[in-house]
Amino acid sequence: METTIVICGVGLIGGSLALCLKGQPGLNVIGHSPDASLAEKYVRRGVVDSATTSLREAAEAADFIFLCVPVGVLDDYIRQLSAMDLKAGCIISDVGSTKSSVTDCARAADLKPAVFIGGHPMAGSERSGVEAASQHLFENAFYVLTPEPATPIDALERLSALLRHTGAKIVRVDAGEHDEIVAAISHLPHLIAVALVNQVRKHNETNGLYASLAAGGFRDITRIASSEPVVWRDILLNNRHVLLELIEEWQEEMKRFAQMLRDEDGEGVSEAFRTAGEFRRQLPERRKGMLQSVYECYVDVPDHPGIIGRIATELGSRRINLSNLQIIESREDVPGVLRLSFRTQEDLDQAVTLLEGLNHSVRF
Ligand SMILES: NC(=O)C1=CN([C@@H]2O[C@H](COP(=O)(O)OP(=O)(O)OC[C@H]3O[C@@H](n4cnc5c(N)ncnc54)[C@H](O)[C@@H]3O)[C@@H](O)[C@H]2O)C=CC1
Ligand SMILES: O=C(O)C(=O)Cc1ccc(O)cc1
Repeated sequence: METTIVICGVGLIGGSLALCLKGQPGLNVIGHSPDASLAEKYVRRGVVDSATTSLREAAEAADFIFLCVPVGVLDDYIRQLSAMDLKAGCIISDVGSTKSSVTDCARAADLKPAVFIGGHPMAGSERSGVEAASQHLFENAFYVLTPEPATPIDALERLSALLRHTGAKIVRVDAGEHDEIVAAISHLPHLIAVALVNQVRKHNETNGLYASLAAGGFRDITRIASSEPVVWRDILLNNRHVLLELIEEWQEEMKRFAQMLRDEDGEGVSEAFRTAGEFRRQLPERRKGMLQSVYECYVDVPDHPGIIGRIATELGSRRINLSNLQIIESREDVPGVLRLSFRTQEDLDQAVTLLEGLNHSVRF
C-alpha cells in the first residue's frame, strides 16, 4: 500500500522535506498551494510527484500532512483540517520555528481521527522558496518533535520512522522549552542582525564608505539579516513574550558593556571575551545547528589570469565539493581574496591541505 504524504507550502523547508521523501519506495508526495502557478512550479521542478490547489482533496487522501507555511497561518490550516474527513491515523505535523501556539491550537481543535505532532527541523538558511530546497538540508541537523502526554506512541514512532529519510537526528522537546531555547539561539540573533544592518544602512546614507568597507566579517555575521521577511515577521511576533524578556536581558548586557567602556575597564572587556570564547569553544562543532555552520576559508590570490579557474579545477579533480566561490575585491583592479565555501568540515579540511600544499596562503 502506498503512503501518501501531503506537503502544504513547498518552499525552502517544505521543498527540502519533499526531496528527502520523493522517490523513496512506497511514498507518494503531493504538494499543496492555494496558488495554481506555484502548485504547477512544484511539479515542474520535480520536487513533488503531483500538486493541487485543493487542500481538501489532498488532505483527505493523506497518511501524513506536513504544514510548511509561515507560522502565522498554521492555526488557520489546523482549523481547516479539523473540518475535513481525514483518514484514521493520519499524522499532521508542521515545521514551524515556534511550537507552543500551534500545539495549543491543535489540542483545542478536534482533529480526530487524525493526530497532531509538532515538529521543527533545526536547519535552514536565509534563502527561501522552492528554488532553495535541498535534499541535504537536514542531514546531521536536529529535528525537534514536540509530542504531548496524550500523543499515541505508535503515531510518534511512525512519524520518527518517516523522518529518518531526512538524515536528521530526531529529538523530543517540550513545546514551551523549545520556544524559550530557540528564542535565545535563533530568534534574538536574527533580530540583532537586522538591527545591526539597519544601523550601518543609516550611517551609509551620509557616507557610502560604510558599505564599501563592510565586506568580509560584517557580511558574515549579518547573513541571517537577509532572511525571508514574512517568515521572520511571523516567528518574532509569535514568540514575542519570550523575546521581549530576552531583549531586556540584551539591553542590560549592552549597558554593562557601555559602563565598562565609560570606566575604561579593559579587564572587564577582556574578561567578557574570555568567558564568551570559552563557552563558544565548548559548542558542538560539526553538527549542523540552528545557525548554519559555515565551512569557509579565504585564499589570497595573486593577480594573474586563470588562477581562480585553476583553484576550482584542482579542488574538483580531487572530488572536493565547493558549495560556493566568491571573489572579494580588495581594490577595484585586483582580485585580492577568494572565499571558498564547502558543505562539510571534511571538504574544508581537505581543501586547506591541498591549497597550502600548492603554496597558497589560506585564512579563516
Ligand atoms: N527558513 C528556515 O531556515 C527555516 C524555516 N522554518 C519554518 O518553516 C516554515 C516555512 O519557512 P520557509 O520554507 O523558510 O519559507 P518559504 O518562504 O521558503 O516557504 C513558505 C511556503 O509557504 C507558502 N505560503 C506563504 N504564505 C502562505 C499563505 N498565507 N498561505 C498558504 N501558503 C503560504 C509559500 O508559497 C511557500 O511555499 C516556517 O514556518 C518557518 O518558521 C523551519 C526551519 C528553518
Ligand atoms: O540561516 C540560518 O543559519 C538559520 O538560522 C536557519 C534557521 C532558521 C529558522 C529556523 O527555525 C531554523 C533554522
